[in-house]
Amino acid sequence: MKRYYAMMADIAGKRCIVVGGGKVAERKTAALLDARGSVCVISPTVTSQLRFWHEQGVLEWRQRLYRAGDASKASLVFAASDDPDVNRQVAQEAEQHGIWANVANEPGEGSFVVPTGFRRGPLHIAVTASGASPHLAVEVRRKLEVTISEEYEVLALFLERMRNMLKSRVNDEQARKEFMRRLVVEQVSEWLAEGTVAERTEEWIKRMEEHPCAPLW
Ligand SMILES: C[C@@]1(CC(=O)O)C2=NC(=C\c3[nH]c(c(CCC(=O)O)c3CC(=O)O)Cc3[nH]c(c(CC(=O)O)c3CCC(=O)O)/C=C3\N/C(=C\2)[C@@H](CCC(=O)O)[C@]3(C)CC(=O)O)/[C@H]1CCC(=O)O
Ligand SMILES: NC(=O)c1ccc[n+]([C@@H]2O[C@H](COP(=O)([O-])OP(=O)(O)OC[C@H]3O[C@@H](n4cnc5c(N)ncnc54)[C@H](O)[C@@H]3O)[C@@H](O)[C@H]2O)c1
Repeated sequence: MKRYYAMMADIAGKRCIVVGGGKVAERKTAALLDARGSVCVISPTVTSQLRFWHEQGVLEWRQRLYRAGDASKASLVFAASDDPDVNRQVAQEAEQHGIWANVANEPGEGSFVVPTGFRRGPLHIAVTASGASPHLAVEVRRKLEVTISEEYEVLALFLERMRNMLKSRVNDEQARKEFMRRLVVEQVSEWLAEGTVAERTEEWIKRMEEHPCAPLW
């Protein structure tokens, strides 16, 4: 079993090659487009959704089989055809050019796997079972989706605002850290338990805006 390193990559505007045009290629493409990647699909056939995106000018589609050289210039490569030999060739070419490659049918042949996940605003939860069981990863994600409710988006945005306000108001870094820690550990968990996140966050922001010099706690 590989021991993967987790990270969140900014792929906006980066060239992403997807070889294959089936449902797996479509799912990978959807996530890439969501993160503003620049997608090129290489496949003789594509799903109706991929075709639609192509017609809308959202992605590039090369309607043909993979050819050597296709996986030599990109930031990320996805081998998602239903031909294991082709997928292996794609991954090997990417590897030779120092490009990150994902292999849909045989994860060990690629250099990264794609986690399942969901967003609550800036809070982005990603889950992987490192290829051991995609079903388990999805099951854990489903459980977390229930626990990490929609309110977390409001909270994440609120905490970001508070952090920025504090930065411009409080020079003492230690005091800022302690304030944010208490806010998250003491207040926020109470609001979540009470189901009062929307009201309380609004109150706090209002108080900070109206009384910038008032004691913080
Ligand atoms: C999370 C998600 C992200 C995404 O792909 O976007 C993802 N698979 C998802 C869906 C899904 N996967 C499969 C089915 C059909 C199920 C069925 O038919 O019952 C479905 C559902 C469907 O296709 O509808 C089966 C499957 N998956 C892999 C193989 C090949 C193999 O393992 O040998 C096989 C065939 C063998 C088998 O059936 O086991 C391989 C991989 N799949 C991974 C990710 C990577 C590591 C995940 C991890 O361990 O963390 C890894 C290793 C490589 C990679 O692709 O990066 C996405 C969930 C989206 C969501 O709902 O949130
Ligand atoms: N990683 C995952 O999450 C996951 C999930 C399910 C299945 N799989 C595996 O992923 C692969 C793809 O699954 P799918 O359901 O999307 O398959 P699919 O049969 O729906 O699509 C395969 C696509 O590959 C294209 N293709 C075939 N040969 C090609 C070539 N030489 N060059 C370019 N494109 C080519 C076909 O035209 C088609 O568009 C399968 O091997 C499957 O076992 C992976």
